[in-house]
This record gives sequence, C-alpha cells and structure tokens, in this order.
Amino acid sequence: MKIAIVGAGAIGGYVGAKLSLAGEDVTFIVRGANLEAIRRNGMKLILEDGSEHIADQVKATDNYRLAGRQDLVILALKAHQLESIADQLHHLLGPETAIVTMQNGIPYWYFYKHGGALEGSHLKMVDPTGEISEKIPASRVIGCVVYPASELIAPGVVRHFEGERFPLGELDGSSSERVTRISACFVNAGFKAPVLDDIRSEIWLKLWGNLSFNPISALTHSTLVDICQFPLSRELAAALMTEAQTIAHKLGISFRVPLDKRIAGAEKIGKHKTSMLKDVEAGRALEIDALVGSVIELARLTHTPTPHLDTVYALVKLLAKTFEEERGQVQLQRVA
Ligand SMILES: NC(=O)C1=CN([C@@H]2O[C@H](COP(=O)(O)OP(=O)(O)OC[C@H]3O[C@@H](n4cnc5c(N)ncnc54)[C@H](OP(=O)(O)O)[C@@H]3O)[C@@H](O)[C@H]2O)C=CC1
Ligand SMILES: CC(C)(CO)C(=O)C(=O)O
Repeated sequence: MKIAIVGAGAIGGYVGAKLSLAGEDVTFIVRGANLEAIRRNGMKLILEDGSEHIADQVKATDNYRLAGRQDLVILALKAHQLESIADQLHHLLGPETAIVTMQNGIPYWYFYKHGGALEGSHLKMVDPTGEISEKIPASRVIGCVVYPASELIAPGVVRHFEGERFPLGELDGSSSERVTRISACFVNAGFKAPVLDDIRSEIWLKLWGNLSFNPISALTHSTLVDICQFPLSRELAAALMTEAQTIAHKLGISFRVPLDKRIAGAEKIGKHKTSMLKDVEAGRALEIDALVGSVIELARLTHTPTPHLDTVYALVKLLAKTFEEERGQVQLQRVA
C-alpha cells in the first residue's frame, strides 16, 4: 500500500518504520533535522527488547506535491498541529484515499455520522476555525486509538516502550472494505488492529486516563503510580473521570472497563511520566484542548456540570500560558 505518514515523531516514526519494514511503500512528511536524518539513514526503530531495526526504504519529504497521491494517509501529529498541515493535505488525496487519525483526545470529526440531535456539531476546541473539518474531510476518516507508547529520542530514531494495539473503526461503525484492508495491512506489520463497530467508546476509554492523569501529572510533576497511590490525587482523578463518564453516557458511550479497574491499570504502568508531563519538561505545547477542553465543550452541549474538569482545565491552561510567556521572554533575550 502507498502510505504517507504526516508527522514523523514518536507515533508516526514507530508506525511508519514498522509498516515500511513489512514491505509497505511509506513516505514520511517531515521537516527540519528529522527530515535530514531520515533521508540520510532511514528511520531507526529501537524495540522494547533493545533490538535495533532500520527502515531504510522509507521516503522522506516536506513537499506534499512531490509525495503525491496515496492509498492511505496517517495523521500522526498532535491534535493542535493538524491545522498547520490541513492546507497541504489535498496533494496526498486521490478519489479513494483513506485517512487514519492518530490523535489522543476527542477528534475534530466526533459528530460526523454520529446520529441524533448533535449530528454534525462542530467542536471549537479541536477545530477552532473550522479549517480542519473543511480540508480533512471526515468522509475519508477511519478512527483510531493509539495504545502503544514511544518517543522520538533523536532525529530519525524512535524508541518503542510498550504496546502494539491500534483499534480502528469507520465513523458509522460499518465494517467497510477499506477499514478491513487497512486493518490487514497493520496486522501484517505486527500491530493488533481490530476493527470496532463503536470506535467512539474506545476513544473515551483511552481518553478517560488522559483527561485525568495527564493534567494532574503536568501540574504536579508526578508519575502515574504516584498519582494513583496518593489518596487525594486518586480521588481527584476519579472525580474527573466520573464527570467525563456522565457526559459520555449522555452521548451513548459505554465503558467496557469500570472506573476502578481503569485507575488500577494506570497504577500498574508504574513510575511513568504522562506525555503531557514530558511536554512540560521539554517546553513543548500541551495537548490541553483535545484532552480536557473538548470534554468540557461536550459537557456544555449535554448540559453536564463539570466543576472538577473546569478547575483542572483552568490550572493547566494557566501553566501553559506561563510557559508560553517564558518561552517568549527567552526568545526575546536571544534576539537582543
Ligand atoms: N508518544 C506516545 O507514546 C503516544 C502518543 N499519542 C498521541 O499521538 C499523537 C502524536 O503524538 P506524538 O507522536 O507523541 O507526538 P510527537 O511530538 O512526537 O510527534 C509529532 C510530530 O509531528 C511533527 N509536526 C508537527 N507539525 C508539523 C508540520 N506542520 N509539518 C510536519 N511535521 C510536523 C513534529 O515535528 P516538529 O518536531 O518539527 O514539530 C513531530 O515530529 C498525539 O495526539 C499523542 O497524544 C498517543 C499515545 C501514546
Ligand atoms: C500514559 C498515558 C496512558 C496516561 O494517561 C498516556 O496515554 C499519555 O501519557 O498520554
């Protein structure tokens, strides 16, 4: 399959390297030092067992037009980075090209083919200007939940920590020919890629952890096990998750795992820093609006009170604002 991966970071690098090693025709859409490194050496993948694999057949470019039409486009950017690529994406799209979205959080396409009173509603938190929905048509999208954890440790070098599951699903729940084909392609590359008839419920299950543990960890610099074992933060995580569950239930979502078990699962991961804490430490922009702001937007749409989510959202937004101002100061000092 001809596959473009937009964003060759932790997840894009991991997925693209494995697909290429399995014989797929992979092009990374990538920029900066990462582009140079992949062009020079391919994408190096370091697996959990320490083994190293070089995907040296991958192509890498920052030119969408040159990459050309694809069978499949995988969007592996952070949610707040989608707008920056939306304008260029059409170069990759032929009449049948499918798009797999690999962002954590509530996706911009959430209400497409959702049914009910909220069908077609637009979510400002993840698509502030409407440009993403306009230029990345939801009719092409296959939903996906990313369970693996990985990190781009240097340009062109990705380390995989754990997990291989990428559940997929059509937005209308059907088992179409295209989703079946993409699932088979993922399985052939060594991933688990079950086709689900309710991808939104799986998105909420993953998000349950992200909307609670990620902001708490970013605010307190604590790992998952620390948050889960300290009674007050465990209680706060449970309160955030309970509010989210009320919203989700109103939207027809069912959780296949009870709340206590979901917290126990996070606790078992141990001394692990969430991606939002890693972003804080690295001075990168935080995925707050996709993970928390969008849930609050859904709360407003479903008339659900969310005092805990509102409080945590306010605090983590302030944290991000302070960081942005500090970064601005540092840049100004460098210019001076
Ligand atoms: N990492 C993980 O273990 C997990 C991540 N996820 C989710 O997966 C998604 C991707 O996260 P992750 O891979 O960690 O993020 P990364 O930051 O590692 O990767 C994103 C990549 O996109 C690139 N990028 C951003 N904007 C552009 C652009 N305009 N053109 C080209 N490239 C661009 C970035 O490059 P540059 O550095 O040049 O900006 C970066 O390499 C997120 O939603 C995250 O929450 C989910 C589960 C686990
Ligand atoms: C580790 C985990 C599961 C925390 O919610 C995660 O998905 C993240 O760090 O973004």
